[in-house]
Amino acid sequence: MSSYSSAQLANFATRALLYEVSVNPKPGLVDPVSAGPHPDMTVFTFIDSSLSLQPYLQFCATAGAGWTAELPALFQQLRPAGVQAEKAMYQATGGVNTHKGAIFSLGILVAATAYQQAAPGAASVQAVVQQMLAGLTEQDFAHTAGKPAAALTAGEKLYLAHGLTGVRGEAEAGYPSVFAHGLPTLKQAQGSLNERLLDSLLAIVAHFEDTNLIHRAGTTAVVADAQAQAQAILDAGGTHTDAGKKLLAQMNSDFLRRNLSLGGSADMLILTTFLALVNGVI
Ligand SMILES: CC(C)(COP(=O)(O)OP(=O)(O)OC[C@H]1O[C@@H](n2cnc3c(N)ncnc32)[C@H](O[C@H]2O[C@H](COP(=O)(O)OP(=O)(O)OP(=O)(O)O)[C@@H](O)[C@H]2O)[C@@H]1O)[C@@H](O)C(=O)NCCC(=O)NCCS
Ligand SMILES: Nc1ncnc2[nH]cnc12
Repeated sequence: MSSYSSAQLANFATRALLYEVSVNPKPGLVDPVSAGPHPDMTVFTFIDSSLSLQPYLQFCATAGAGWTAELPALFQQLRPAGVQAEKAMYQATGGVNTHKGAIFSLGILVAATAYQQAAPGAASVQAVVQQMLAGLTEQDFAHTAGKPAAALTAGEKLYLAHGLTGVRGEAEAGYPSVFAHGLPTLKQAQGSLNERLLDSLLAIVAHFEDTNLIHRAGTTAVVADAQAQAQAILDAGGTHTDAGKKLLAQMNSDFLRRNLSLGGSADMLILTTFLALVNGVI
């Protein structure tokens, strides 16, 4: 991997946010052609949101590049910056949650990449993420049971009801959906860049427990259904084939009719795209 400046890493991260929203047609998500099941957002909301995050992404890259202490303490530096970034996002979007999950996950990955580049002999980026986040899930959920119901987030409710660890569990495990599925699929996918990124998204969906999806559906059974639909498109040859395109159109209609969102999976495509840009895969 080439070594990049903090400004270049922040630039890759912003491009990853903009590439993700541009990919179409995405089931359950906003793209330039359709808002899907998100009537409060358009592609322009995402452009505004993405640009509002530039100072935060630059902060994450700079913090990671200059870090010399224990890795969990790096994550503690990112968190308050993430809270500020959420405020900037809501200001840019008029109060709409476009990138809450991405602020968390992309910030972590940008900082880990910057750290890994700057530290000679450091472990892989995935291992750096795992070291940064060791114990996150247990610590974050430790006080959840004592919180008033009205103050619980969607992720906290799903943890209490079903033991699902959602974005925190995925992060602490070092984003396996990205490293084991999104990125390998992007590397070998065929067709245009748009089709390769679509296949990468579907590979993520096919192996992922998107708690955003479960929250919208109100049942964990929706995960197996989404996974099967995504896998069927890949098995048909991917989105560059006529058969794949036909199945993708059906999945889009189905998700729109059932008001299902794949917001967490979109975030994993953003992470995949960032790594692909850094590593010259796209
Ligand atoms: C740790 C934080 C992420 C806080 O988590 P929190 O408990 O507040 O929220 P969660 O519900 O757990 O998830 C937050 C977002 O993460 C994305 N996501 C969901 N599942 C996964 C998953 N399995 N893996 C990875 N990422 C996941 C998802 O974000 C995306 O979806 C949003 C758009 O969807 P949409 O349905 O339109 O939006 P909703 O707002 O849900 O509204 P409805 O319309 O359905 O009513 C979009 O944001 C995407 O990015 C989840 O939304 C982190 O925020 C954090 O630590 N923040 C710092 C502040 C802090 O420390 N807070 C204290 C928390 S410990
Ligand atoms: N394109 C998209 N549509 C809806 N939620 C998202 N979260 C991240 N990207 C998204």
